[in-house]
Amino acid sequence: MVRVPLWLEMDGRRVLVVGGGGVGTRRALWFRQAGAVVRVVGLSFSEELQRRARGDSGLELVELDAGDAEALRPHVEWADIVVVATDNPSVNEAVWRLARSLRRWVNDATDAERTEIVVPYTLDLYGGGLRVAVTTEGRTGVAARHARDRIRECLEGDKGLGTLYEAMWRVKPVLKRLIPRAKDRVPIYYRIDEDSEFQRAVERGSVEEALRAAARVIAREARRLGVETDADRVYEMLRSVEKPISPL
Ligand SMILES: C[C@@]1(CC(=O)O)c2cc3[nH]c(cc4nc(cc5[nH]c(cc(n2)[C@H]1CCC(=O)O)[C@@](C)(CC(=O)O)[C@@H]5CCC(=O)O)C(CC(=O)O)=C4CCC(=O)O)c(CCC(=O)O)c3CC(=O)O
Ligand SMILES: NC(=O)C1=CN([C@@H]2O[C@H](COP(=O)(O)OP(=O)(O)OC[C@H]3O[C@@H](n4cnc5c(N)ncnc54)[C@H](O)[C@@H]3O)[C@@H](O)[C@H]2O)C=CC1
Repeated sequence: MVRVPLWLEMDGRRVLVVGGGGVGTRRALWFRQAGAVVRVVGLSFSEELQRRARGDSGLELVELDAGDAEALRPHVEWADIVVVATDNPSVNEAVWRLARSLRRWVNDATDAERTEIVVPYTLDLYGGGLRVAVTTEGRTGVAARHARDRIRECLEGDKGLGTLYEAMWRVKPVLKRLIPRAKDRVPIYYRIDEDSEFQRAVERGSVEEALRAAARVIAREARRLGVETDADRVYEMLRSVEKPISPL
């Protein structure tokens, strides 16, 4: 089996978490902080879940025996994603079967073989502007965690990458505004990336000079395509772009 890596927008989606212990709590909060509406069913709930649910209408706790398929069914039907996380293997298997039979996506935190959705080890750089996810798909989380930490050390010390990121997130909306056709636009990203003055500025860690160099390339390419502009104007456009994301 080969799983496809994806990033999902969870805003307004519904997640049912079956099991309110340590693992169920982690998953519930993970999906909730990404914007999903979360319902947890369990025989009991962690202190943390109870505390968080009190002040949050998007996090609901329902006391219920998940071994009772009839009682569980409407909750599974309500959900887009079902998380399996009780400490009872036969209940976990029954929930997995029910969710699959109703064609819900399943994140089975208790069985790496049968889970459809894998929750990876993650790290965020630049306030969440660049994100990394690492997984062994359950073969050994310990190695995945070490890999994540090594990647973090490597990327956090890379001043050039930070500069490249700072310059290039501004380039994209400006190019989209200036050059209407994607076919014309796309090669320009590579012209900038390959421009020797741009590269030198990135190596030096100077966002200012990287933007100046990018503006020169964009103005040249835009004029070639019949768009009237100059490097100073493009530079001002680059400077005035709003940050595209706010961190989770
Ligand atoms: C398939 C997957 C589930 C999925 O995708 O839903 C899965 C499966 C299983 N993990 C188990 C054990 C532990 N997992 C952790 C921790 C984390 N595990 C997470 C993800 C995943 N775990 C997915 C694959 C990830 C990958 O492989 O790359 C993280 C990232 C996210 C999260 O869980 O929130 C979180 C990191 C928190 C952080 O540090 O940031 C700890 C440590 C702890 O709890 O503190 C332990 C106990 C100690 C140990 O085993 O190391 C067992 C039982 C093993 C057994 O019975 O022996 C299974 C089931 C099985 O193996 O079948
Ligand atoms: N993916 C991961 O990262 C990890 C997965 N695990 C797996 O997750 C399982 C759960 O671990 P924890 O949360 O630490 O256990 P826990 O003991 O803290 O919580 C178990 C939860 O399941 C609920 N539950 C039990 N029987 C139920 C039933 N019939 N109906 C409804 N709810 C029921 C309990 O009420 C409790 O809320 C472990 O047994 C293990 O298989 C364990 C560690 C990490």
